[in-house]
Amino acid sequence: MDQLRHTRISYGDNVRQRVSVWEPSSDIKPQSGGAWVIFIHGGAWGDPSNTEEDFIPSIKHVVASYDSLAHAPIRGFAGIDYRLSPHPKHPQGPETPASELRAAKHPDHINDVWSALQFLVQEYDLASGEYILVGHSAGATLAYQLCMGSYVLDGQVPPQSVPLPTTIIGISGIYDLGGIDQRHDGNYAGFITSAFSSDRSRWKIASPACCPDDRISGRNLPSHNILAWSPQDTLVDEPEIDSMVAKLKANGANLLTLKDLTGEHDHVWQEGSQVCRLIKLAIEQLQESP
Ligand SMILES: N[C@@H](CC(=O)c1ccccc1NC=O)C(=O)O
Repeated sequence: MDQLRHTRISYGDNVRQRVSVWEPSSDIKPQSGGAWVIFIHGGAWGDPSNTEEDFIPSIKHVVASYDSLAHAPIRGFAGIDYRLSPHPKHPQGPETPASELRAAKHPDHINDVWSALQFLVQEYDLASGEYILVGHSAGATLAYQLCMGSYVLDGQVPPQSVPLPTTIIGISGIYDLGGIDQRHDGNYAGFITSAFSSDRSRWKIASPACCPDDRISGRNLPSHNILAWSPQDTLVDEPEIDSMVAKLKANGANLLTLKDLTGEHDHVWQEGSQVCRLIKLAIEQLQESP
């Protein structure tokens, strides 16, 4: 990490409305035209122990895979944090200042992701080049919700200055809220309700795999999509990735599906080497066909 300079910046009043940016330090002259690599963490929209720093183990592996960042087609890394919904195991008392409240309800989370990207466009020139968006679990849901535009923002229009990513890497993602809850005997309804209300028609609208085809058609999708999942994941099951594969295929997306990750749900980002492999794959794809 000594080749990187870390800056943490707020894009809103809540403590969770922040992004971390890791840029090559000033003595490194990165190649021009490199991509930003941006991460959205998971945690079921409410686990306060997940933050944008969940990206750090993966960043370390990516940096270590190059002799020097000067030779890497990477402009920098960023991690997006966003307002969280209430979590039963982490109650907050009435004395909690508004800036620390975890009281977000959909579409607050996805609105925050748009705001964070807008901030990166303004301050880091994100729109001038390519960017790879990596989402883990609920972070993968959020990544694909970007492709759904106003449909998933209760009709609000997303900021037009923000381009969609060139590549989305969805890791162990949740793509069909009703489906995953049903297959887990209703045990996921607690966190889904906390984030999306008890109105199941809102769950469906928020689910990328259930998105009407005219909302997620080819032109609203990234040029490259990589969906990955580990058969040892005990929290997110195989039908989840299958539902998104089907949705993307039906809409003519350029898609690579990898079901060969290993280890538990959170092991994948905690350890980082597999996320690194996916990022390097995405970079290779961009070099072959931007
Ligand atoms: N760590 C979370 C659980 C969690 O993150 C999760 C649980 C089931 C399925 C997906 C999950 N995370 C997705 O972002 C918690 O303790 O509430």
